[in-house]
Amino acid sequence: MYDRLDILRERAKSELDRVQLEETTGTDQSYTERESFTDLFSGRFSQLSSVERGLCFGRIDETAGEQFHIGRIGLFDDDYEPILVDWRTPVAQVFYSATAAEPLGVKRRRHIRLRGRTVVGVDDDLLDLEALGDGERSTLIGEAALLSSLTASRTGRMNEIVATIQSEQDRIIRASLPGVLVVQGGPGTGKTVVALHRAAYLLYTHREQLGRSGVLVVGPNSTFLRYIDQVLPSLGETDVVLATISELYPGVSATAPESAEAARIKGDLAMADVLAEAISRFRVVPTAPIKLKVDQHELVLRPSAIRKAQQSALTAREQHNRARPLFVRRILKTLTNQIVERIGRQYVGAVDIEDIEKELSEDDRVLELLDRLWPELTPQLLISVLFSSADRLAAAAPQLTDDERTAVLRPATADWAPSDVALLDEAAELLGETSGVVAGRNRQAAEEAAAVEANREYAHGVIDIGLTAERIEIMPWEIEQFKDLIAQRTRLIENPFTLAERAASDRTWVFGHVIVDEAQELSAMDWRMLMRRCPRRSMTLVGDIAQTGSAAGVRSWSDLLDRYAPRRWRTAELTVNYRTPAEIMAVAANILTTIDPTLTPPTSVRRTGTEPTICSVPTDELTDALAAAIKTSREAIDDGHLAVIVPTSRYDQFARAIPDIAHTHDPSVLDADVALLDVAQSKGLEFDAVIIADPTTIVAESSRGLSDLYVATTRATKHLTILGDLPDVLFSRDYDQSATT
Ligand SMILES: Nc1ncnc2c1ncn2[C@@H]1O[C@H](COP(=O)(O)OP(=O)(O)OP(=O)(O)O)[C@@H](O)[C@H]1O
Repeated sequence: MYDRLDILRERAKSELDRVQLEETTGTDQSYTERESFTDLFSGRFSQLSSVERGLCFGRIDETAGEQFHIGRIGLFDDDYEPILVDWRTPVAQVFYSATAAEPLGVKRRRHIRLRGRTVVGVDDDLLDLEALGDGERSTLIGEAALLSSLTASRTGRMNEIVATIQSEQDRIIRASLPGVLVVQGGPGTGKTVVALHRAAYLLYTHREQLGRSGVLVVGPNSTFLRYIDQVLPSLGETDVVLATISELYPGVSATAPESAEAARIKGDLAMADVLAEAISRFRVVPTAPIKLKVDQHELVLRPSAIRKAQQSALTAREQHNRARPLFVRRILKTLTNQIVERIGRQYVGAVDIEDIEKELSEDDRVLELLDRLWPELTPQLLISVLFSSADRLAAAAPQLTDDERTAVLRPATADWAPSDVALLDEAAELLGETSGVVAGRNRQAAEEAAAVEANREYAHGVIDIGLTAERIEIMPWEIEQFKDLIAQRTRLIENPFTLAERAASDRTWVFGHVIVDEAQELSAMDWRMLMRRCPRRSMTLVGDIAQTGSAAGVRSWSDLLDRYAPRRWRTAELTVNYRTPAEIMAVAANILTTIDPTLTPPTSVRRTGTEPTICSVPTDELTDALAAAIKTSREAIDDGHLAVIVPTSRYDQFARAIPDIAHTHDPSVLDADVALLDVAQSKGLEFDAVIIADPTTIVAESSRGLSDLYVATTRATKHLTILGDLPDVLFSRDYDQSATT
């Protein structure tokens, strides 16, 4: 297989060299052509290079006698016989789903472990042994391979798991594309990693459909996105937009902190009505007639005429900005009529009427009046005016209490907070584009259409030259893939931006599939926005209600989905915890029972033999105790990664107290061996060792404080230490107390 990989790489490399050295005819076109082939071959070369590590990881021996190998890509020999089968193909599925109880025609499943290009181990699951006992039948798939990957040191980046996907996970990865799939599972059950493999699987299986519309993956914060950002590229997928909710309104970076109370209020669905009401209050009907002098004419606009013009504009178009030109035209007509009457209708022809109307439409006093009666609004202007004006807010949101309104009021110049994003998006929907944006877009569309026309001819030439004139050596079985690459490149020529870039910069982009991680954290307004990005409702939502930290977050999947995807959603559950060892999970399970006695913690897949250290430390000794714990933990995990998780409200204090560990809210914090994180930042991440400082404040500082402590407790793969004033939940436990100091 590696020989074959070398040959293919060599071919791609020599094609690349040839294209780069080739004389061009000197025209712009020939340079662009050379560039496109360079991209093509370097893309193929880097794809072939990216699968070097662990190229093949499995073998299936069928009862019927066939045998095939499973790997990260598909490979064929010169006679088109398969040498290696891609893990995403239907044929490969049995590798993940066959069990002793249900062998699916598989006699033996072999896990192959490589170091470099050398096989260093094989584990066989014999699946047709009648003699296996019931207990043995439910063994994990590839136990040795799985355990060796679970106990390896963490790197600050998540790894792909193609070699050891478990059957309950595989069912989710390969679930069908339509509808909403909710994956509920406790901490460490692989929700994130499964969701990412599902993205790779869907893009491979539905390339036609998803290649054009793209996949959006929404994560809880930028540190988390950094943690997962290499999984999809390592699976060969790049056309995926990774974003946090804060980044979903193009041009706005919404990272300003805000109170949990403000986020809760602004995340409530009632905000949609508040915004609609606020917008309607910008359309003014005066109580008295307005007098206006244009040239020598005294004109009068009566409230009834203004109200009528408003109503008729709004019946035709609902969006505020899009309806405005109709209102403007009605008012101009009313004023024009008055002038015509004054002059005497018999003296005025159709052309004169048009001239009068045009003059009126350019008159400063008329323009100023129209702006007063019906101003054009941008989403940014609306939101900043609404939340900085107590009067406007009181008028638009009478259902809020005085305290609630005070909680969301802020200066007009305040930076955007994450909960503003869904409000901006809602406002954009209600307002429609302003006339300036529409004109700009029309201009741009005309320019693009001309450029596309010019390039189309060229692109056809490139394909013809490449494929029919045999300028490239290409195997018949490579043709489809090659066409894809050409097509991709052609699209690039027509539009210099990648699909991911275009999708990320377009608020109205409709994605083929949307994956939401830590889905329990999103507010009702966030969901409203996300559903607009995916009208087909092809979505995968992964989350754990017990880990909900946000007061605006989800409390029940059915409440959410019966509204947006009635009868089109289903749930799947993950029950095995691959991250947290049993000893640590016992502490977490106690917290979970306190949150809700009906919830069941996931079962840990392994024990480490090391009990967590839970130590009551007086406040004035905490810094010293932390320094000592950092030293002990680091010794225990060799070169692994350690996180110190602290209450959000005391983050800066701890950063000053232990300055020599990395402390920043920037994703680069993951590069450090020892990182200081607050609870929200630690969501979804994992470390070899975790030290939690001041758990009592973590519990007390938010209405979902116990869930936050549960999240923090379940981040470690090997070592957990908890120091500080201990809340009751850490005392009243039924786990082994012998290791507790
Ligand atoms: N089949 C598997 N093979 C190897 N490793 C696995 C497998 N499933 C999960 N893991 C590992 O278990 C760890 C936890 O997975 P992941 O972060 O996806 O869990 P999660 O359910 O999203 O957790 P949380 O809700 O706590 O954030 C990761 O290191 C992941 O790589």
